Amino acid sequence: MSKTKSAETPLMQQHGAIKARYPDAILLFRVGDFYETFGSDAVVAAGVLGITLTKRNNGSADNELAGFPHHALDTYLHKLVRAGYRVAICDQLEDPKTVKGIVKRGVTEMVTPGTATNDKLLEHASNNFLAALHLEKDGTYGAAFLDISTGEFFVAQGDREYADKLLMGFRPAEVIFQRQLQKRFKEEFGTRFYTYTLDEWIFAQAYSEESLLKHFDTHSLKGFGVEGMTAALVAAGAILHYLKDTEHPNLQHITSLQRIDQAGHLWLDRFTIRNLELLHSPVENGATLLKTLDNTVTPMGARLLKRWIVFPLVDPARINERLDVVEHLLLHAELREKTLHALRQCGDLERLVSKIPLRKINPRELLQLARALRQVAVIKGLWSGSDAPYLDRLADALNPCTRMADKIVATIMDNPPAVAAKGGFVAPAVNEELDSWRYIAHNGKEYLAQLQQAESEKTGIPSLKIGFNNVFGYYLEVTNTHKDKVPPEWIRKQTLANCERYITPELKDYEEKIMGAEEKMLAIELQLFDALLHELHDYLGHIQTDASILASLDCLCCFAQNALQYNYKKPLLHEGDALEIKQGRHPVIERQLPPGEAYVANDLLLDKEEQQIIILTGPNMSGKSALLRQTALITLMAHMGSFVPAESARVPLTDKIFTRVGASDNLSAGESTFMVEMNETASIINNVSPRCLILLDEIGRGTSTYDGISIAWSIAEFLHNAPERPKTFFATHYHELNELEGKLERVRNFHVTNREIGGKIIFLRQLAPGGSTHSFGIHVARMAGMPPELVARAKEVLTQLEAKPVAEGPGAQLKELSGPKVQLSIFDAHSQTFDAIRTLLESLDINRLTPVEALMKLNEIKGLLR
Ligand SMILES: Nc1ncnc2c1ncn2[C@@H]1O[C@H](COP(=O)(O)OP(=O)(O)OP(=O)(O)O)[C@@H](O)[C@H]1O
Repeated sequence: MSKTKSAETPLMQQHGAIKARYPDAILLFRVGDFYETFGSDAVVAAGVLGITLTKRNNGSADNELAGFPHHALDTYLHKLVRAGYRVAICDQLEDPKTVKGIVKRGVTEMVTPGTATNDKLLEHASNNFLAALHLEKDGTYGAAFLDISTGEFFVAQGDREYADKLLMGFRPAEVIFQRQLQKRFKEEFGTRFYTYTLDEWIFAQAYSEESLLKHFDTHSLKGFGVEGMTAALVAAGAILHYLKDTEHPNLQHITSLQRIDQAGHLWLDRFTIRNLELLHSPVENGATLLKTLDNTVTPMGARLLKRWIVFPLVDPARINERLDVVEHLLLHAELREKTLHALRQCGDLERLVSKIPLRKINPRELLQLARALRQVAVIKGLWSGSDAPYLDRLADALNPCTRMADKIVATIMDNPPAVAAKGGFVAPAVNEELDSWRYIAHNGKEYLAQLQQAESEKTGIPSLKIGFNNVFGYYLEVTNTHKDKVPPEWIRKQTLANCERYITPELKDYEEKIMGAEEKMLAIELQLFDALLHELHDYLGHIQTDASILASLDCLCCFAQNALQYNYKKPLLHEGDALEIKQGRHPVIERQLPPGEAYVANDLLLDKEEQQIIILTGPNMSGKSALLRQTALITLMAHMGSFVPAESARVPLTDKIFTRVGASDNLSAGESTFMVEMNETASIINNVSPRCLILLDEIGRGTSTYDGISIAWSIAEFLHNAPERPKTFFATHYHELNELEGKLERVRNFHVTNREIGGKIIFLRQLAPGGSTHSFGIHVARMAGMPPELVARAKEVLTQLEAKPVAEGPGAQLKELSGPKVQLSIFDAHSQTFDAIRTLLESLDINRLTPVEALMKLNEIKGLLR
């Protein structure tokens, strides 16, 4: 806006002063019944919201203007925030009727993607986390995640990779961090998140601690078990600061900090979360583990399930607690059904509680909250004394807050309106004064009806009507035909085309009473509502605990339902090494198969003594990836406390699951495929542990055949020889890797069976010992609808390649299409080339190798092959 201040109207001066305090937000400026935007804000708002952009003269210059009615705020706010804008809502802080001159205005709330509390901005089955990251000098990342709509506040700290994993798991809607870290953040975590930066001083340890102590009103944070988590607490403090900055003063529902312990959860890095398609599918609306397992009946259960999936447990006692409850619920159908019935009526108790301090709860929701508490009482009754100890404990911790629930039910009438501001929601017989005003209001209106009839009879004006308008209140309306019958004492107020309007002293008297009654009734109702909310503040902690127990129970019931519906079995978690799955299935694929097609179940054994590494070969499309992933998913589900898709499963306690998929399976935009593949694999090599499970799917295929085989070979060798002996399942098209079985003690070859009938391949999908020698890629090409002449030519080339050694092949470029015979000659143990490659690989310290150095080494290996 390019005007001088003196020439601006007072309204625009006020706008300018407020806007200056929120320069990076769209300022919604309340003027009467509208929210207006001005200048550049108006240009953005008009573009995003599709509302009309106009220009008006504000004293000295034209100013863009775009506005919308105040009651449409929710809708438009949602659009602006979704479009990635920060929005400051500036309201009138005084009643314009009582003020002469300009009304006082101020920002009452700032809405950013991570601080949204509005129902329209929230997805009921997803948390909406605001994250803060803090980097200590020693490289430790502190992270805090707050969902202001539920009050959940988590803290964690660890290295960069852990921070990355947390970000992947929580998927925050907004991440805040120090301004100076902007470049580094982008390099380390990419551009996936909506970010906002803050001044450095906000991340000072003393300041954060002070904010936290003040917020929780304690002398120390010991009670939260977060001692020593300096970096994480700095991040948590930054969140509190940010909330203050964005005008969120009412945070009494944030009652505790929860620590996320790296050691307390099975580690899934972000590649694994992505590769296993746990929460998201690369295809729009594609199936995920979450969608497959989510049979929850409350929004809080759905949100918790997501966390259980990305943060599986490692403590066998806690896992077994969950498994035992699932078993108990499975065995006791009536208990399960009754619990589910009660849960269904609880709604989103967790978000309802948070609306209390935020003053966003309405009478209908308050009644819903009380009804949910009644269900808490039902559930408590159902499980108290249960012979499943965990259920009994949960029941004991439930608090139905009976007195409070009774009070709400007694105060709020049945089917109350959804808005408090207009009143009409307090039940009869709650407040005597309210009842007496209601009587007057009700009977006053009736009186007006009687008056209308009496006056009509008295004057002989049959069409006489009593009406009301905001200018002069109640009036008697007489059509022009009967004008001459109007008594002289009536006072004329308005003349319209075909009628006239009059008032009388009697009418005015009643009007005052009625109007007064309505105002008084509203004041009393709002005051009663306020008192209820105030009283509820003492119950916030209890109700939040209830909500979190209900969420857990919802997830456990969901596991029991899944077990019943999809035939999942209780896994046996054990401290040994062997992973032994009998008739395992892929939980997601088995539900996607067309009707009539059954999923082929398979047995699998991985251990440390005999079968540490399985090299899995088989035709394209035969089910290799499915087998790999089902092994990971069964292990993961067991650690969540869920039953698993198998006839039986002995699952060793596992601390990390790594899955890596060869780059060409995983072409996401903008990533250099082979480099990504190598980066991802390097992070496994550097993090193997004795209890980890590694699944490699066609690693090495992002580069040329020889490079790929060399890399795959050396990775398998490295993992075999690692002292941790990580259990590894390696699917590959490189049949050459089958030679490893003869060279390394604990490597076993398996293949997925198929049968060729009449030139066609039938997938039997059975896992069987031994390697396979064909990829049947050409069969798949035919199945995919490639022209017959192309398929025939491919067969021809393949036959040629299989018949000739590389040096005599049909052209240098066809080396990349090498067939089995060719490759065997390279990896013949007596081959000099092989020896040279081997010596080179053995001299490498993979732990120290950077990706670029790895590429240079690959080039060197390639040179040896020429
Ligand atoms: N055990 C099974 N039972 C029934 N159908 C299966 C089974 N395993 C896989 N499938 C089906 O076959 C398809 C291909 O499986 P998958 O992707 O695992 O094959 P692949 O061997 O890894 O193939 P490629 O080598 O081409 O990547 C799956 O999408 C699924 O529909």
